[in-house]
Amino acid sequence: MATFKIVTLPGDGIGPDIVREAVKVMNRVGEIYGHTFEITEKRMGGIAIDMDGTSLPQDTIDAALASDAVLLGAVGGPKWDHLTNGDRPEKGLLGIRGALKLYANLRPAVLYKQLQHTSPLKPEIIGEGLDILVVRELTGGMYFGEKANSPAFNPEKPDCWASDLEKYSVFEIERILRTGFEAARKRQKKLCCVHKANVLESSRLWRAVFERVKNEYPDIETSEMYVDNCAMQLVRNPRQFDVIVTSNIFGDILTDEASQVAGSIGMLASASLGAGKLGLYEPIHGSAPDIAGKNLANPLATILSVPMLFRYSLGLTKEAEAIEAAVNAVLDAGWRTGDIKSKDTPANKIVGTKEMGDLVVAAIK
Ligand SMILES: NC(=O)C1=CN([C@@H]2O[C@H](COP(=O)(O)OP(=O)(O)OC[C@H]3O[C@@H](n4cnc5c(N)ncnc54)[C@H](O)[C@@H]3O)[C@@H](O)[C@H]2O)C=CC1
Ligand SMILES: CC(C)CC(=O)C(=O)O
Ligand SMILES: [Mg+2]
Repeated sequence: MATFKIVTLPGDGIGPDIVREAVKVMNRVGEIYGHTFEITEKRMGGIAIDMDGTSLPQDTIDAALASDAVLLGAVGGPKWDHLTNGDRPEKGLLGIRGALKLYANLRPAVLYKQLQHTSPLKPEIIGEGLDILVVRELTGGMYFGEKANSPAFNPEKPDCWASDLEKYSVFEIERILRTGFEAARKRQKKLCCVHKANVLESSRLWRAVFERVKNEYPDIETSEMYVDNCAMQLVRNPRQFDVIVTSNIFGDILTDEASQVAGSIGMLASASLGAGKLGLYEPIHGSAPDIAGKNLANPLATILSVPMLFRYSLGLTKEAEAIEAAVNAVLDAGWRTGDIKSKDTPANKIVGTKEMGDLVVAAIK
């Protein structure tokens, strides 16, 4: 029995709807297992631009730093897309990752056995299922590198230019590689380092550090791959991968691809971790403006981020397992949101965001 301080950042688009369902799940676990989750909601992203004049209010950073863990929905949307060069909802997200020093983004891409039909891949490629962990570096590379524009930003002019610097230090690379190796040790002991060392200086540094660090992990079977080949291999033979470790931008792109291979982007949770226990937990998807406010979003990626939060930040293993078992039970019973339905799903088994959350809450033991 314990009390934990959780900060939620619902954000924009479907964010508030999916976070609401995850909070319901968390509170139900609290009731059953006797924990108190003191939940404080804060603003970040587009809503914070509108209400506070900045995508990341100091108050939000302070609350997150004082918490045990942060649960995020998603940020961004067409309303703020015209903003260039200044603040944007996504800047708030990058800002909180940086402010909390969360350098390691763990993104498991798991194809649930109940959802094999939702993968666009043939059954013979999927085999017994998929379970890949992408370890993405989160606070370096071009998302954080120096940005520059020609003095007059004018897309009509051919000599107008813009740049984002892809810069990595040995320290940053080594740190995330070690996270990848340690994760592989707890899994199938296979690690693939993904880069673009045939073209990029920064990737050549990644490869050189990888060549050195891998000698310290003789128990891990290692490989390396160019990112373009990896994108192809993920659909050709995804079962070859156990842990993929890669840079910020490559990991961002490859995990959206992996999510579809694993059925739906609405199923993939993630944990963003730093040196301590404080972490930020979020679905890998965005704010899905096309389905926002329609009760259509799949809340399971956010709900499945809660077991990661329980394990990594709170040390609540059996409570994490209880949520995962509840999600499995709901899927076993045939309940589906629109993104994970198949042609055989009966109409009365297709549910909305809220109903899916209620079903998981009811299945927690
Ligand atoms: N972590 C974050 O807050 C992220 C924010 N974004 C932002 O989100 C906004 C929309 O970006 P998009 O590129 O459209 O990516 P997105 O991930 O929001 O949506 C891509 C597609 O997946 C679907 N989708 C996403 N989540 C779903 C869910 N839970 N259930 C069912 N379907 C789901 C959407 O309906 C859409 O068709 C942009 O402003 C973008 O910058 C994008 C990625 C991550
Ligand atoms: C800053 C975010 C919008 C980047 C992203 O797409 C992600 O972290 O998945
Ligand atoms: Mg992304």
